[in-house]
Amino acid sequence: MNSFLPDFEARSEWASLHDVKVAEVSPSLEPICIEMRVPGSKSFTNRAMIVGALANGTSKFFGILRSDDSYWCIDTLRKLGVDITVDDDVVEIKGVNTSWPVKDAKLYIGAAGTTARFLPGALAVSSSGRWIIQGSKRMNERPMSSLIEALRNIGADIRCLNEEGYLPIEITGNGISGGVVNMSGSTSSQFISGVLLASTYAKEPVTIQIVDHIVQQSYVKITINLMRQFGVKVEHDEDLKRITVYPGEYIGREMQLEADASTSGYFFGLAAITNGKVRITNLSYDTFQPDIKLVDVLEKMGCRVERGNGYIELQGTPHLKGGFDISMKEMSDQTLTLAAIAPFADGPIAIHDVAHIRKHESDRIHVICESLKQMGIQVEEREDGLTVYPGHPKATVLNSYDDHRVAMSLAMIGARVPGIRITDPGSVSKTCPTFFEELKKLGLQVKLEK
Ligand SMILES: O=C(O)C1=C[C@@H](OP(=O)(O)O)[C@@H](O)[C@H](O)C1
Ligand SMILES: C=C(OP(=O)(O)O)C(=O)O
Repeated sequence: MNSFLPDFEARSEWASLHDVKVAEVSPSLEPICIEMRVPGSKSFTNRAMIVGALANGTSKFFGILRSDDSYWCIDTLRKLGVDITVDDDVVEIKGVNTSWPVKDAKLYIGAAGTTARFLPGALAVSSSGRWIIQGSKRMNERPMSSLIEALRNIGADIRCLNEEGYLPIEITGNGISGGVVNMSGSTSSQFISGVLLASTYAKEPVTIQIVDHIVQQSYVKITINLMRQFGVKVEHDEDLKRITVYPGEYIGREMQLEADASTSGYFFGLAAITNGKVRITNLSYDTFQPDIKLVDVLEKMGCRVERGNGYIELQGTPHLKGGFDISMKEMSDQTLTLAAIAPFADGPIAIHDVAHIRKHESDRIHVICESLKQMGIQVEEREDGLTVYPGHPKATVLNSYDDHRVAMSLAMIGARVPGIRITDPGSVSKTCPTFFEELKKLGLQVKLEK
C-alpha cells in the first residue's frame, strides 16, 4: 500500500496544497477555543447544481462548497452548455429544462460519487444527445450497477464502455418512461437519489421499491426534500421502502445551502480529544445531514453539546468514555472520525454496519486499521467495521490514500500527538480544501512541506 499514487487529475482549480508533499500536525500550545464557520455541504451543492441545471428558469444558490467535487460538477454542467456564474460561494444557474445545449460531449466528473450517481439520469431524461461520463481512477472502480440497471428499467439508454456496471458509460438521451423499479440500497444511497432526481421527467410516475435497506437513508430524505422545494410531488412510506415521484418539472428558485455537517465532525472531534471548545456558527442540529449525529456520540462519550439556534457548540472532556458498540450505518462518513478519536477513550469502541465504505474513496475500513496499527494502536478489522482499543498513538508518516476523510481524520490525531505526518494532504480538497488552514486557526501547529 505504500507505493500508492494519488490521482492528481481529479484535483481541480479549487484544490489546495497542489505541491505540498507532507503536512505535519502537532498540538496547539493553547487550549482550543474557537467560533468558526464551515464551508457549504457537498451533498447540497451537487444536488442543487444538477436540479438547478435541469430546471425551468434561473436558480441562485448561496453558500456553495468550493472543492474538487463541486468544481467538477459545475465544470461538467458548463461543458453541457449550461450558463453558470460563480461569484465566491454564490452561484447563478440558468436551467435548460432538460434540453442540454451541447448534445455530444465527454464529461469528466472527477472523484465525486454524487455527480457520478446523479448525472446519468439527468442526461437520460433529455430527448436527444449522446454523452460519455468518465471519472477519476477510483471513481471508475466504484460501483454503479444498481443505478444503471434501475435507470435502464425505466427506459434509459446507458452503455458501459469498459466493464458492465462501472464508469465510463455512454448515455443516449431518449427520455425515460416510468413504472415500478426494484432497487437495492445496501451499497449506496446515491443510487436511489440518482433515480429519484431523474424521475421528475419520466412520462409516467416512477415508484422505487427498496428490496433490502438503504445505507444512509437520510441522504435520500435530503434528495426528496430538495425535489419538493423545487416544486415536485414525491410520496413515500415511513421507512422509505416505497417512494413515488410524479411527473413534473423543477422550477428555478433561490436557496441558501446548508453548511457541511460531515466537515464539522472533524472540528467537533478536535474539541472532544483536546478538552477544547468549538462553536460552529452556521450549522444547526435541525438538519437531515446524518453526520450531525456525531455530536450525540461525543456527548455520550462525556462531551457537553449545546444545540443552539443556528449554531452548535461542543465542549470536550479530559476523560473521554469508550467501551461501547455502535452502528455507524446512518452516518458512515464519520466512521474514520470516530476511529481517530477512539484511541483517546477509556475503553474499546466497536464500529459496525459500514461494509459499504470499503467502496468509497478508499477501502476505508482497511486503510484506517492499517494507519492506526502503524501508530501502535490495537485494532481489529472486520468485514463490516472495526474495533479500536485505547492507546498512545506514536508519531509517524501516514498515507492519505487520496481519501479526504483519511487525511482529515488522521490529522486530528496531531492535536494530541506531536509530529503526525500526512503524505499528500491535498486530498482534503475533495470536500474541504481549507482544512489545514482551519487547523491553524484552531491553534494547531501545521507545517506544510513541498
Ligand atoms: O448523497 C450524498 O450526498 C451522499 C451519500 C452518501 O453516500 P453512500 O450512500 O454511497 O454511502 C455519503 O457517504 C456521501 O458522502 C454523500
Ligand atoms: C463517500 C464520500 O463521497 P462520495 O460523494 O464521493 O461518495 C465522502 O465524502 O465521504
